[in-house]
Amino acid sequence: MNITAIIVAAGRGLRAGGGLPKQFRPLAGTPVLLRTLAAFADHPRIDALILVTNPDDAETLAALDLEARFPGLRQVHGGADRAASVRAGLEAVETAGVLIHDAARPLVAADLIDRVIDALDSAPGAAPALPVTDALWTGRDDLVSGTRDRAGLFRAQTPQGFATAALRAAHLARAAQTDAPPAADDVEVARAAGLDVRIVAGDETNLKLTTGADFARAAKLLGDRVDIRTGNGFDVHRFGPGDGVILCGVRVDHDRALVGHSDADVGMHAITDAIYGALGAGDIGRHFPPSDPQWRGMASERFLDHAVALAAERGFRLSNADCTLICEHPKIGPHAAAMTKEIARILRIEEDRVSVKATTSERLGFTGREEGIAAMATVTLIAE
Ligand SMILES: Nc1ccn([C@@H]2O[C@H](COP(=O)(O)OP(=O)(O)OP(=O)(O)O)[C@@H](O)[C@H]2O)c(=O)n1
Ligand SMILES: C[C@](O)(CO)[C@H](O)COP(=O)(O)O
Repeated sequence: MNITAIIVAAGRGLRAGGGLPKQFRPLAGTPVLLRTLAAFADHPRIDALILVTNPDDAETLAALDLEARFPGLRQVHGGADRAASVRAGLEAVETAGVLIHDAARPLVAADLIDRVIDALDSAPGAAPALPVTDALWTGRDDLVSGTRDRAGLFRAQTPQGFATAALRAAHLARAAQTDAPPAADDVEVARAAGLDVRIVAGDETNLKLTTGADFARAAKLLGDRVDIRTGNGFDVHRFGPGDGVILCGVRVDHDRALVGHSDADVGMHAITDAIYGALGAGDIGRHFPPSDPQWRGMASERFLDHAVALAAERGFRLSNADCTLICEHPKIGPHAAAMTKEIARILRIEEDRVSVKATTSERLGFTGREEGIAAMATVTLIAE
């Protein structure tokens, strides 16, 4: 069955506050609505995507450039309450199956969407929910006035999936009942029309952003889920007069030295730049300008140490580092273990998370002519 996802985003988000309707507010740097749309646009079983919007949000929506980000996305204007917005979305659906999802649930996972679609094979409606696990009370004037049995109670989530024609008919029937109270969701509308709705496992991370505090909870969940970053670094230093080089913190005897403003440790510079790269924090020259005399002859450990501290300050830990030195001489093999140990010490990670290796360039290019040494590095950072 082909499936259209309708994302309802016409609400005002009054309980969340914050000026802008909540679906446009940033969550970990990205507007909520973009996250929600991406979850469905990227899902292989969603054939069409419809966004229900509020005419008052035209300017904010234009700034998001949705046409370019989500080719094929259709937009319709919603109504005064959620059910009216869903009805407007349903009018534009051309597929046999439809999922209705709150724009305010940006952390919906692909496997939850799968569960809802799978359940539509055996029922005209399907929706995710979580069993209530807390005790339930009634209360009045700050006093508990009674208790309720929680057996058989669920907390409803979206996306809620249906056979399109059946849900459309159910919504039209409900709208025709002028005395009916507003429906909380599409399951209520469908059930009122006699449709069976199968419950599938919901997900605690699929929370609805309702109050301001929900944004902090969602940001934390998002960080736990996705913030893994890689960065790469590349550096070159030329040879000059001298009797040894410093590579990845280890002095190696040689018939020349590397020339640089600092100690010219090309390997350590590449690793340092890889960390800055993963953080989106520029490069070594931005933090330690070569024009500044205080860094003359400085041990490069100082730079790497700064990058590691910056990563920690921004909530990241280093997972691993991989550095390749490119030179004909000196030979790196005999020193690789000592270099690995030194880098692991400065990065404060286990040695088996660090790799220092070397290659020649087959006597080609500036490294092949032994005019200098090049180094490249990759690091991975993980949000804590
Ligand atoms: N007239 C409406 C009202 C709500 N929604 C959407 O329905 C979803 C769930 O509703 P809710 O969390 O209640 O959002 P708001 O109505 O925006 O919030 P509030 O009640 O705090 O104003 C949201 O994605 C919201 O944008 C909608 O499309 N049209
Ligand atoms: C549809 C819904 O998300 C199901 O949990 C919810 O009912 C809509 O939000 P509201 O806070 O009840 O308006």
